[in-house]
Amino acid sequence: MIHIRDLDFDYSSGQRVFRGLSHSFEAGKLHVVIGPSGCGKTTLLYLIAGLLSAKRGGLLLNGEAPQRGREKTAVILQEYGLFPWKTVCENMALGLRLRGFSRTERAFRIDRVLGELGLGGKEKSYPAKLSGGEKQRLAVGRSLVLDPDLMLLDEPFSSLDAMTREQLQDYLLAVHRERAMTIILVTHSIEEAAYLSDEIHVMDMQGGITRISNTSSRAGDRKSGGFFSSCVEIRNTLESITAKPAGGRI
Ligand SMILES: Nc1ncnc2c1ncn2[C@@H]1O[C@H](COP(=O)(O)OP(=O)(O)OP(=O)(O)O)[C@@H](O)[C@H]1O
Repeated sequence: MIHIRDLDFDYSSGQRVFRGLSHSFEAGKLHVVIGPSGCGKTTLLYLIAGLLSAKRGGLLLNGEAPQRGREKTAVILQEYGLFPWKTVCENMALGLRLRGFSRTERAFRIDRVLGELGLGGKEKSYPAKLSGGEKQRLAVGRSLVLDPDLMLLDEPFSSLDAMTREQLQDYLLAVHRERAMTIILVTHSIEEAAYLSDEIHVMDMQGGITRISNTSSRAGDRKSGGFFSSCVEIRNTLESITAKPAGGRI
């Protein structure tokens, strides 16, 4: 469980992002964060990852302050963060090597995840020879081999074509079903939020968050009336928060 209490955050430039933010993310669920450009979605992910620290107030991850480089937190950014001079297999092995896993354990974990993500047969390929979707799967795979309990994804599918994006959304749902893991994904897509989420967190330009429990949409169904109702509910919430004057930011 992630608990945020009365949190203030400004960048050193003086850019104010959060004032008195209190919110929570329940463990084991797939959370989607959506909101207008510049409202603070990426900043929130970085605070949870321990890459930024609050100026005031608290953020607790399973009761502890987030640590930069926490072993069980996987952060996947838009630009993938792959090493171009290493093969698929070597990219996946790197984190395991750093943590001292034996060759046998590395091979076991990598094999499992390659299969899970449909990358079997690509072990010896270099990132430059992979499609955008394969690179993104490799980025996810590199985190999965470490068996994280928290996965943070910043617009992971935004640069992919529609069908590849849908395929990767399905991979992510399968991964979430398979493993006891909390996922927090930032997106600009209403449909992605409705399709993937257990809970949607709509962020406004004052740094406030409105929570929507996604009860009408069944994960994995893009054609149901429930999916359509969820899209409408998210859209209405986004419209109502963008109608508010952005008075909180300086
Ligand atoms: N390193 C930084 N230094 C100063 N200001 C920053 C920095 N990074 C982001 N900001 C500002 O902080 C605010 C929140 O930025 P953030 O990237 O978290 O928004 P976002 O909701 O993720 O935006 P987008 O949807 O466009 O990616 C914005 O006003 C942005 O310009």
